[in-house]
Amino acid sequence: MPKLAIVYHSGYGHTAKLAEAVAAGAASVAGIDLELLALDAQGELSDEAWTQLDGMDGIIFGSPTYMGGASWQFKKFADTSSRRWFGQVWKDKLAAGFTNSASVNGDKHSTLHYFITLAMQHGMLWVGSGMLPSNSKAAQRNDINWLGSYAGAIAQSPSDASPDEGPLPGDLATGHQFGIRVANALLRWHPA
Ligand SMILES: Cc1cc2nc3c(=O)[nH]c(=O)nc-3n(C[C@H](O)[C@H](O)[C@H](O)COP(=O)(O)O)c2cc1C
Repeated sequence: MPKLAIVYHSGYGHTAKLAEAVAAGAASVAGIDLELLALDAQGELSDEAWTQLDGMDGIIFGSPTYMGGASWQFKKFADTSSRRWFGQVWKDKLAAGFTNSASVNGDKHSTLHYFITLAMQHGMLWVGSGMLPSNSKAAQRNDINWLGSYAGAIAQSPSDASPDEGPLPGDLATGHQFGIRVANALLRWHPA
């Protein structure tokens, strides 16, 4: 059964909600073995989790957008992954990513773009959202992909929202769809 991991950081619990939505979407696809791996407050993963990552067929990266990029904890994880880069241990795994921040824009794309660069350095294969944006006059804030991202899944948590209130429901639904998208891509890449 193809193995998919979501590895993410969340400082205050909002990005964790998005990670859970992506995980629920991926887990709803039959034939996927899914692991949800959270970086701790120091950007650390257990040795066991690192070994699990090495055995994955796909890895989805997730981080809040802080100051226009991934959190330092995620960057620490990425820098530590250089030990895998030397031997191209993650080569040909599928890769994808998501981020969440307070502003509608908030420079989230910079975070996704960093994930893409990280994946390319590892020789991974990037899967985008595969979703058209909801951007007509009739569009509603909680439509799927109202934020209009192709590079990955993005979400907005208003700055005064608790993790129970943000990310907004449509963005969580978008994350769920995104999980389905990546899981199906993995099944095509690794037919059962
Ligand atoms: C240090 C820091 C930097 C931030 N920078 C941005 C930013 O560049 N753009 C933005 O829209 N929101 C920014 N925010 C808001 C967070 O992205 C937002 O609160 C997010 O929901 C936090 O996710 P988390 O609870 O998973 O940590 C920043 C928050 C912090 C604490």
